[in-house]
Amino acid sequence: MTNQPKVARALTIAGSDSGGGAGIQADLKTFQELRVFGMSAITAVTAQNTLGVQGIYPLTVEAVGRQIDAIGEDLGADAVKTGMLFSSEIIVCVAEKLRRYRWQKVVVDPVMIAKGGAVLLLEESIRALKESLLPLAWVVTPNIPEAELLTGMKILGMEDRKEAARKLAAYGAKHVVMKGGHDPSGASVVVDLLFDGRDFYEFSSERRETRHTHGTGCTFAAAITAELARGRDIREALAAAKSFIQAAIEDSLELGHGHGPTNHWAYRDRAAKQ
Ligand SMILES: Nc1ncnc2c1ncn2[C@@H]1O[C@H](COP(=O)(O)OP(=O)(O)O)[C@@H](O)[C@H]1O
Ligand SMILES: Cc1ncc(COP(=O)(O)OP(=O)(O)O)c(N)n1
Repeated sequence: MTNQPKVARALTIAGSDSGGGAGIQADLKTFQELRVFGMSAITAVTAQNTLGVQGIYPLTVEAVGRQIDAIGEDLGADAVKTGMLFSSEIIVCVAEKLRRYRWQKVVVDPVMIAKGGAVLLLEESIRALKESLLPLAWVVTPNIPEAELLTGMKILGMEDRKEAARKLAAYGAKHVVMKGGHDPSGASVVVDLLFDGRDFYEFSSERRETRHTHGTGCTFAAAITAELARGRDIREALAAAKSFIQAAIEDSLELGHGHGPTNHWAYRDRAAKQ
Protein backbone atom coordinates (compact mmCIF):
# COMPACT_ATOMS: atom_id res chain seq x y z
CA MET A 1 0.00 0.00 0.00
CA THR A 2 1.46 3.36 -0.96
CA ASN A 3 1.30 6.07 1.66
CA GLN A 4 1.99 8.92 -0.77
CA PRO A 5 -0.14 11.93 0.24
CA LYS A 6 -2.29 13.35 -2.55
CA VAL A 7 -3.05 16.57 -0.73
CA ALA A 8 -0.90 19.03 1.19
CA ARG A 9 -1.41 18.73 4.95
CA ALA A 10 -0.86 21.33 7.66
CA LEU A 11 -1.12 21.06 11.44
CA THR A 12 -1.75 24.04 13.70
CA ILE A 13 -0.83 23.84 17.40
CA ALA A 14 -2.55 26.86 18.93
CA GLY A 15 -5.31 28.29 21.10
CA SER A 16 -9.00 28.41 20.24
CA ASP A 17 -10.58 31.85 19.65
CA SER A 18 -14.35 31.58 20.17
CA GLY A 19 -14.77 34.75 18.08
CA GLY A 20 -13.33 32.97 15.04
CA GLY A 21 -10.86 35.68 13.96
CA ALA A 22 -7.57 34.42 15.40
CA GLY A 23 -6.04 31.19 16.76
CA ILE A 24 -7.04 27.74 15.55
CA GLN A 25 -10.12 29.08 13.77
CA ALA A 26 -8.14 31.58 11.66
CA ASP A 27 -5.52 28.94 10.88
CA LEU A 28 -7.98 26.28 9.71
CA LYS A 29 -9.95 28.78 7.61
CA THR A 30 -6.71 29.92 5.96
CA PHE A 31 -5.52 26.36 5.28
CA GLN A 32 -8.87 25.53 3.70
CA GLU A 33 -8.85 28.66 1.53
CA LEU A 34 -5.41 27.70 0.24
CA ARG A 35 -6.50 24.13 -0.52
CA VAL A 36 -4.49 22.55 2.26
CA PHE A 37 -5.92 19.87 4.55
CA GLY A 38 -5.94 21.41 8.03
CA MET A 39 -5.50 19.60 11.36
CA SER A 40 -5.29 20.99 14.89
CA ALA A 41 -3.92 20.44 18.37
CA ILE A 42 -5.54 22.88 20.80
CA THR A 43 -3.37 24.25 23.62
CA ALA A 44 -5.94 26.46 25.35
CA VAL A 45 -9.53 27.53 24.96
CA THR A 46 -10.17 31.28 25.09
CA ALA A 47 -13.50 33.04 25.54
CA GLN A 48 -12.87 35.89 23.14
CA ASN A 49 -14.64 38.25 20.76
CA THR A 50 -13.88 41.49 18.93
CA LEU A 51 -13.97 43.38 22.26
CA GLY A 52 -11.24 41.32 23.93
CA VAL A 53 -10.39 38.15 25.81
CA GLN A 54 -12.80 37.28 28.63
CA GLY A 55 -11.25 33.97 29.76
CA ILE A 56 -8.27 31.66 29.17
CA TYR A 57 -8.49 27.93 29.92
CA PRO A 58 -5.26 26.04 29.14
CA LEU A 59 -5.42 22.32 28.40
CA THR A 60 -3.17 19.84 30.20
CA VAL A 61 0.21 19.00 28.71
CA GLU A 62 -1.05 15.43 28.29
CA ALA A 63 -4.05 16.60 26.25
CA VAL A 64 -1.82 18.71 23.99
CA GLY A 65 0.71 15.91 23.52
CA ARG A 66 -1.95 13.33 22.71
CA GLN A 67 -3.51 15.50 20.03
CA ILE A 68 -0.12 15.93 18.35
CA ASP A 69 0.58 12.19 18.60
CA ALA A 70 -2.78 11.49 16.98
CA ILE A 71 -1.59 13.42 13.91
CA GLY A 72 2.02 12.25 13.98
CA GLU A 73 1.17 8.56 14.25
CA ASP A 74 -1.38 8.54 11.43
CA LEU A 75 -2.07 11.46 9.11
CA GLY A 76 1.33 13.21 9.09
CA ALA A 77 1.93 16.86 8.19
CA ASP A 78 3.86 18.65 5.44
CA ALA A 79 4.10 21.81 7.54
CA VAL A 80 3.30 22.74 11.13
CA LYS A 81 2.39 26.09 12.67
CA THR A 82 2.57 26.99 16.35
CA GLY A 83 0.57 29.88 17.82
CA MET A 84 -0.59 30.51 21.39
CA LEU A 85 1.32 28.02 23.58
CA PHE A 86 0.68 29.73 26.94
CA SER A 87 3.16 27.93 29.26
CA SER A 88 6.74 26.57 29.36
CA GLU A 89 5.38 23.06 29.95
CA ILE A 90 3.35 23.17 26.74
CA ILE A 91 6.30 24.66 24.81
CA VAL A 92 8.64 21.86 25.97
CA CYS A 93 6.04 19.21 25.06
CA VAL A 94 5.50 20.72 21.58
CA ALA A 95 9.27 20.90 20.97
CA GLU A 96 9.63 17.24 21.93
CA LYS A 97 6.86 16.22 19.50
CA LEU A 98 8.29 18.32 16.66
CA ARG A 99 11.58 16.47 17.09
CA ARG A 100 9.91 13.07 17.47
CA TYR A 101 8.00 13.37 14.18
CA ARG A 102 10.95 15.11 12.44
CA TRP A 103 8.75 17.94 11.17
CA GLN A 104 10.99 20.37 9.30
CA LYS A 105 8.68 23.06 7.92
CA VAL A 106 7.76 24.55 11.28
CA VAL A 107 6.34 28.08 11.42
CA VAL A 108 6.61 29.54 14.93
CA ASP A 109 4.29 32.50 15.47
CA PRO A 110 5.49 33.69 18.91
CA VAL A 111 2.05 34.80 20.13
CA MET A 112 2.43 36.67 23.42
CA ILE A 113 -0.14 39.42 23.96
CA ALA A 114 -3.51 39.92 22.23
CA LYS A 115 -4.34 43.36 20.81
CA GLY A 116 -6.56 44.09 23.81
CA GLY A 117 -3.66 43.33 26.22
CA ALA A 118 -4.52 39.78 27.35
CA VAL A 119 -1.47 37.66 28.14
CA LEU A 120 -1.40 34.62 25.83
CA LEU A 121 2.12 33.51 26.83
CA LEU A 122 3.23 33.64 30.47
CA GLU A 123 6.24 35.94 30.86
CA GLU A 124 8.35 33.21 32.43
CA SER A 125 7.83 31.11 29.26
CA ILE A 126 9.64 33.49 26.90
CA ARG A 127 12.95 31.79 27.68
CA ALA A 128 11.53 28.33 26.89
CA LEU A 129 10.20 29.66 23.59
CA LYS A 130 13.64 30.99 22.65
CA GLU A 131 15.65 28.01 23.82
CA SER A 132 13.35 25.06 23.03
CA LEU A 133 11.32 26.20 20.02
CA LEU A 134 13.40 28.68 18.00
CA PRO A 135 16.08 26.06 17.20
CA LEU A 136 13.33 23.97 15.55
CA ALA A 137 11.77 26.85 13.59
CA TRP A 138 11.96 26.93 9.81
CA VAL A 139 10.40 30.39 10.15
CA VAL A 140 9.66 32.58 13.17
CA THR A 141 7.17 35.43 12.60
CA PRO A 142 7.33 38.03 15.43
CA ASN A 143 5.59 41.37 15.28
CA ILE A 144 7.68 44.29 16.53
CA PRO A 145 6.59 44.16 20.23
CA GLU A 146 7.19 40.37 20.27
CA ALA A 147 10.65 40.83 18.72
CA GLU A 148 11.41 43.42 21.41
CA LEU A 149 10.44 40.99 24.18
CA LEU A 150 12.40 38.14 22.58
CA THR A 151 15.58 40.17 22.04
CA GLY A 152 15.40 42.66 24.90
CA MET A 153 16.06 45.53 22.49
CA LYS A 154 13.98 48.57 21.47
CA ILE A 155 13.03 48.46 17.79
CA LEU A 156 12.49 51.81 16.10
CA GLY A 157 13.84 51.78 12.55
CA MET A 158 14.80 49.24 9.89
CA GLU A 159 18.37 48.85 11.19
CA ASP A 160 16.98 47.84 14.63
CA ARG A 161 14.72 45.32 12.94
CA LYS A 162 17.67 43.83 11.09
CA GLU A 163 19.72 43.58 14.27
CA ALA A 164 16.80 41.88 16.09
CA ALA A 165 16.35 39.45 13.18
CA ARG A 166 20.03 38.49 13.40
CA LYS A 167 19.63 37.87 17.16
CA LEU A 168 16.60 35.61 16.59
CA ALA A 169 18.42 33.69 13.85
CA ALA A 170 21.26 33.12 16.33
CA TYR A 171 18.83 31.04 18.44
CA GLY A 172 18.57 28.66 15.50
CA ALA A 173 15.53 29.84 13.52
CA LYS A 174 16.35 29.28 9.84
CA HIS A 175 14.31 32.28 8.69
CA VAL A 176 13.01 35.32 10.55
CA VAL A 177 10.01 37.31 9.32
CA MET A 178 9.70 40.55 11.24
CA LYS A 179 6.18 41.83 10.57
CA GLY A 180 5.63 45.54 10.14
CA GLY A 181 2.06 46.08 11.32
CA HIS A 182 3.25 47.82 14.51
CA ASP A 183 5.85 50.02 12.80
CA PRO A 184 5.98 53.18 14.96
CA SER A 185 7.04 55.42 12.02
CA GLY A 186 3.47 55.85 10.74
CA ALA A 187 4.60 55.07 7.16
CA SER A 188 1.87 54.50 4.55
CA VAL A 189 3.52 51.24 3.50
CA VAL A 190 3.69 48.12 5.73
CA VAL A 191 6.97 46.28 5.28
CA ASP A 192 7.49 42.68 6.42
CA LEU A 193 11.20 41.88 6.58
CA LEU A 194 12.62 38.42 5.81
CA PHE A 195 16.08 37.34 6.98
CA ASP A 196 17.33 33.99 5.67
CA GLY A 197 20.51 33.92 7.73
CA ARG A 198 22.41 35.80 5.03
CA ASP A 199 20.27 38.29 3.14
CA PHE A 200 17.29 40.53 3.86
CA TYR A 201 14.21 40.81 1.64
CA GLU A 202 11.32 43.26 1.99
CA PHE A 203 7.65 42.47 1.30
CA SER A 204 5.62 45.67 1.16
CA SER A 205 1.97 46.60 0.85
CA GLU A 206 -0.23 49.64 1.36
CA ARG A 207 -1.15 50.25 5.00
CA ARG A 208 -4.95 50.20 5.47
CA GLU A 209 -6.56 52.32 8.17
CA THR A 210 -9.03 49.91 9.73
CA ARG A 211 -9.99 48.55 13.13
CA HIS A 212 -10.62 45.11 11.62
CA THR A 213 -7.19 43.58 12.19
CA HIS A 214 -7.98 40.92 14.78
CA GLY A 215 -6.03 37.79 13.89
CA THR A 216 -3.83 39.31 11.18
CA GLY A 217 -0.70 37.69 12.63
CA CYS A 218 -2.31 34.22 12.92
CA THR A 219 -3.77 34.44 9.42
CA PHE A 220 -0.51 35.60 7.85
CA ALA A 221 1.54 32.84 9.54
CA ALA A 222 -1.09 30.24 8.60
CA ALA A 223 -0.88 31.33 4.95
CA ILE A 224 2.91 30.93 5.07
CA THR A 225 2.43 27.45 6.59
CA ALA A 226 -0.08 26.44 3.91
CA GLU A 227 2.21 27.58 1.10
CA LEU A 228 5.17 25.72 2.62
CA ALA A 229 2.98 22.60 2.91
CA ARG A 230 2.28 22.96 -0.83
CA GLY A 231 6.02 22.88 -1.51
CA ARG A 232 6.67 26.59 -2.06
CA ASP A 233 10.03 28.04 -0.98
CA ILE A 234 10.15 30.67 1.72
CA ARG A 235 10.10 33.71 -0.60
CA GLU A 236 7.23 32.35 -2.69
CA ALA A 237 5.34 31.49 0.51
CA LEU A 238 5.81 34.97 1.93
CA ALA A 239 4.73 36.72 -1.26
CA ALA A 240 1.54 34.65 -1.38
CA ALA A 241 0.86 35.14 2.35
CA LYS A 242 1.27 38.91 1.99
CA SER A 243 -1.32 38.97 -0.83
CA PHE A 244 -3.63 36.75 1.26
CA ILE A 245 -3.52 39.01 4.34
CA GLN A 246 -3.78 42.22 2.29
CA ALA A 247 -7.00 40.98 0.67
CA ALA A 248 -8.30 39.76 4.06
CA ILE A 249 -7.70 43.21 5.60
CA GLU A 250 -8.99 45.27 2.64
CA ASP A 251 -12.26 43.37 2.10
CA SER A 252 -13.17 43.28 5.79
CA LEU A 253 -16.45 41.79 7.01
CA GLU A 254 -17.30 44.59 9.48
CA LEU A 255 -18.26 42.12 12.23
CA GLY A 256 -18.52 42.86 15.95
CA HIS A 257 -18.24 46.08 17.96
CA GLY A 258 -14.46 46.16 18.45
CA HIS A 259 -11.42 44.90 16.53
CA GLY A 260 -13.19 42.75 13.94
CA PRO A 261 -11.78 39.71 12.14
CA THR A 262 -10.23 39.73 8.69
CA ASN A 263 -11.98 38.20 5.69
CA HIS A 264 -10.51 34.77 5.05
CA TRP A 265 -12.32 34.24 1.74
CA ALA A 266 -11.33 37.59 0.18
CA TYR A 267 -8.22 36.16 -1.54
CA ARG A 268 -10.27 33.38 -3.16
CA ASP A 269 -13.01 35.84 -4.21
CA ARG A 270 -10.43 38.06 -5.88
CA ALA A 271 -8.82 35.12 -7.71
CA ALA A 272 -12.24 34.01 -8.98
CA LYS A 273 -12.91 37.51 -10.40
CA GLN A 274 -9.60 37.65 -12.35
N1 LIG B 1 -3.03 48.17 8.69
C1 LIG B 1 -2.49 47.22 7.91
N2 LIG B 1 -2.56 47.31 6.56
C2 LIG B 1 -2.02 46.36 5.77
N3 LIG B 1 -1.37 45.26 6.27
C3 LIG B 1 -1.26 45.13 7.60
C4 LIG B 1 -1.82 46.09 8.50
N4 LIG B 1 -1.58 45.68 9.78
C5 LIG B 1 -0.92 44.52 9.68
N5 LIG B 1 -0.71 44.18 8.37
C6 LIG B 1 -0.07 42.96 7.89
O1 LIG B 1 -0.64 41.88 8.65
C7 LIG B 1 0.35 40.94 9.02
C8 LIG B 1 0.44 40.87 10.55
O2 LIG B 1 1.15 42.00 10.99
P1 LIG B 1 1.28 42.56 12.47
O3 LIG B 1 0.12 43.47 12.76
O4 LIG B 1 2.64 43.19 12.56
O5 LIG B 1 1.23 41.26 13.37
P2 LIG B 1 0.28 40.83 14.58
O6 LIG B 1 -1.11 40.68 14.02
O7 LIG B 1 0.90 39.54 15.02
O8 LIG B 1 0.37 41.91 15.61
C9 LIG B 1 1.65 41.39 8.34
O9 LIG B 1 1.78 40.78 7.07
C10 LIG B 1 1.43 42.90 8.17
O10 LIG B 1 2.19 43.42 7.11
C1 LIG C 1 -6.32 32.03 20.66
C2 LIG C 1 -5.57 33.21 20.14
N1 LIG C 1 -4.39 33.02 19.52
C3 LIG C 1 -3.69 34.09 19.06
C4 LIG C 1 -4.18 35.37 19.21
C5 LIG C 1 -3.39 36.54 18.73
O1 LIG C 1 -3.69 36.73 17.41
P1 LIG C 1 -3.05 37.82 16.48
O2 LIG C 1 -3.08 37.31 15.10
O3 LIG C 1 -1.73 38.25 16.98
O4 LIG C 1 -4.10 38.96 16.58
P2 LIG C 1 -4.51 39.95 17.72
O5 LIG C 1 -4.95 39.25 18.96
O6 LIG C 1 -3.28 40.77 17.93
O7 LIG C 1 -5.63 40.69 17.09
C6 LIG C 1 -5.42 35.52 19.83
N2 LIG C 1 -5.96 36.74 20.00
N3 LIG C 1 -6.09 34.43 20.30
